[in-house]
Amino acid sequence: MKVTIVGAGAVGASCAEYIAIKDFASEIVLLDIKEGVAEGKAMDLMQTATLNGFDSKITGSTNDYSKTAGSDVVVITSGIPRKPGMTREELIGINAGIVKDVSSKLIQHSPDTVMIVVSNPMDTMTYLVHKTTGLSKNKIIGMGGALDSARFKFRLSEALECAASDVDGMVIGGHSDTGMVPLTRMATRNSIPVSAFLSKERLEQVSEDTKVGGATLTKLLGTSAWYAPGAAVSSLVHAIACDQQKMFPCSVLLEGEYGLNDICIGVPVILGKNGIESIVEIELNDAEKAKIKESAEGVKKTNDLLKL
Ligand SMILES: NC(=O)c1ccc[n+]([C@@H]2O[C@H](COP(=O)([O-])OP(=O)(O)OC[C@H]3O[C@@H](n4cnc5c(N)ncnc54)[C@H](O)[C@@H]3O)[C@@H](O)[C@H]2O)c1
Ligand SMILES: O=C(O)C[C@H](O)C(=O)O
Repeated sequence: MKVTIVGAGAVGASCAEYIAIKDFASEIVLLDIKEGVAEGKAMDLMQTATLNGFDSKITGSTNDYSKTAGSDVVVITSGIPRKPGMTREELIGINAGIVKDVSSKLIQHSPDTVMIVVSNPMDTMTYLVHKTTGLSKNKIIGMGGALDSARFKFRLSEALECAASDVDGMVIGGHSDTGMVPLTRMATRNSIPVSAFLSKERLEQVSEDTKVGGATLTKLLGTSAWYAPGAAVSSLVHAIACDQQKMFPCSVLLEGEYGLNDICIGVPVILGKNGIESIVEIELNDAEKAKIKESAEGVKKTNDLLKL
């Protein structure tokens, strides 16, 4: 199993570290445009191998895509992150050009790869990859919902004053400050609906805190987050590499599912060796359907800014 990560910045390096620690990939290639950075981070990570007990081989490359040849999974984290006060959508001007260029170079060397898009605005970047690479739709996956769901579960565990591992829940919709749809109605603590423990108002607060999870961290850090994003990406790569048939909300091309067409947005999917094995259509109530529709309208507005 060979995994390439383009962008050896905060998220790319964190993702490489988690993949290495999980020890399921034989080879991890980090590639960056900045001279020496990917090589340096790869060497630094390799020097943790004996400490962390992994056998994955990590190498770095400054913009030499021949080193990425034959990758089973590629991850795109190249691009600029937002600064406090910005939205993810404001990154489109710079990141669209980077994602288009990087994805086309990756495909030249790994035509059958599964591509995971992380760069923001992620749903629109995933749509751009669909429009420009010719990869089949099961092989293009946008990462956002896995991270947003992890943040949702964290916020729920805070509210419930319980261990995070007690909590289950999912966030669907666009990966944006206003477009996320945390499914509070379906969230549980050990199979008991969280509404049995938390008031409507407290659940509303959890939902709002989840939606601005990325913005909250950006304000604290001065740039966007990387540990949970890196861990979330590594979970998707793991599910594909080990054919786990595991469910995650991911941004995928919809063709009628959830009443939506020609858009990439977060919905539950099953991940396995073919990338997206299937899209899971869950029964939403009227309020949830309205939220998804509104979220999709927001994503479409951003997609319209693409020069396709
Ligand atoms: N989808 C998500 O859930 C999620 C989560 C976190 C961050 N992000 C996004 O991921 C992106 C990266 O964030 P970060 O914090 O790692 O930023 P960063 O600045 O730390 O790293 C980005 C890296 O990309 C490299 N790069 C830029 N153009 C390149 C190119 N053409 N080819 C190869 N490498 C190139 C840069 O040199 C840099 O090292 C941002 O767009 C951010 O908004 C998305
Ligand atoms: O918030 C950001 O801009 C980065 C990322 O999308 C996140 O949710 O952490």
